[in-house]
Amino acid sequence: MSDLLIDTLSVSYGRRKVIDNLTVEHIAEGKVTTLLGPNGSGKSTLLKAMAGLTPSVGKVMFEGKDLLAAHFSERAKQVVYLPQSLPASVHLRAFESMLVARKASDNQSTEEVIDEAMELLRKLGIENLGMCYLDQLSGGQKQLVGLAQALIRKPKILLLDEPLSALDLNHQFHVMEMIKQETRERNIITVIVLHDINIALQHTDYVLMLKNGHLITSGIPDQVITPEVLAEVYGVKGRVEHCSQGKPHVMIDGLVNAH
Ligand SMILES: Nc1ncnc2c1ncn2[C@@H]1O[C@H](COP(=O)(O)OP(=O)(O)OP(=O)(O)O)[C@@H](O)[C@H]1O
Repeated sequence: MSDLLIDTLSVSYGRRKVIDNLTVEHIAEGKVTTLLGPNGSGKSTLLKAMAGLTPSVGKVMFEGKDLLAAHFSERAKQVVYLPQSLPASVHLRAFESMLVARKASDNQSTEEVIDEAMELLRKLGIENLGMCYLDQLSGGQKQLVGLAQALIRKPKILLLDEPLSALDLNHQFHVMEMIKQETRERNIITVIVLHDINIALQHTDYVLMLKNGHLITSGIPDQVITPEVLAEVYGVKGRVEHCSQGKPHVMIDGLVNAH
């Protein structure tokens, strides 16, 4: 088993502690773990700290080693972080940008990488975008190419910060199913920041609920996402209903402190 352990991790910006002594005992491989929490609760900061992209105190243990103590180049072979902001609008074709992303991380032959890039574009349903320039793509198309760039690097730990934010309903569903499938097939650790609690309920395996830099609760989505937790973390009056197919769905009726 190569689960991930976050051990007493803290991150501060100046004198302000944004992640406060946070421990997560295991983030499982082959599963999609969602990081949920209100705006400003520290989700992006936590992902960046796990990728070693922002200074932190504490450990992130993987395969018996502290990832944060590893050299940047070693860590970059294992961990890929896809930021919230869309990929830079460089004048490079989407397909070329994938080859560059992959070539930066290993020396596989160009033919093999080309085959893998084609396959990933096909799985994402964007083969038609391969020859398009990044700076001519829409926001959602750029987001899909960003995901293709992340996946082609074959990380053992995939950290995705709001990868659905620019996607339509069809692509949100398709991408979540693909992320789940790739996570299972590659047996990797995927941690994904989401705001849509229903997507977390329906598509992901485990939830970490953050508030003010603290882990409030964690577990299987339909055990963690309860009216009590929704009130405590988001300040909303929520109900968990089950549809005719038995799937849970959150409905929000109002705000806890509404007058
Ligand atoms: N570079 C920075 N310098 C100073 N403060 C920062 C910086 N980045 C984030 N913060 C602050 O840290 C806190 C956590 O921010 P973070 O982006 O991690 O939250 P988040 O949970 O991802 O929020 P959102 O859901 O709105 O994206 C916020 O109060 C934010 O203002």
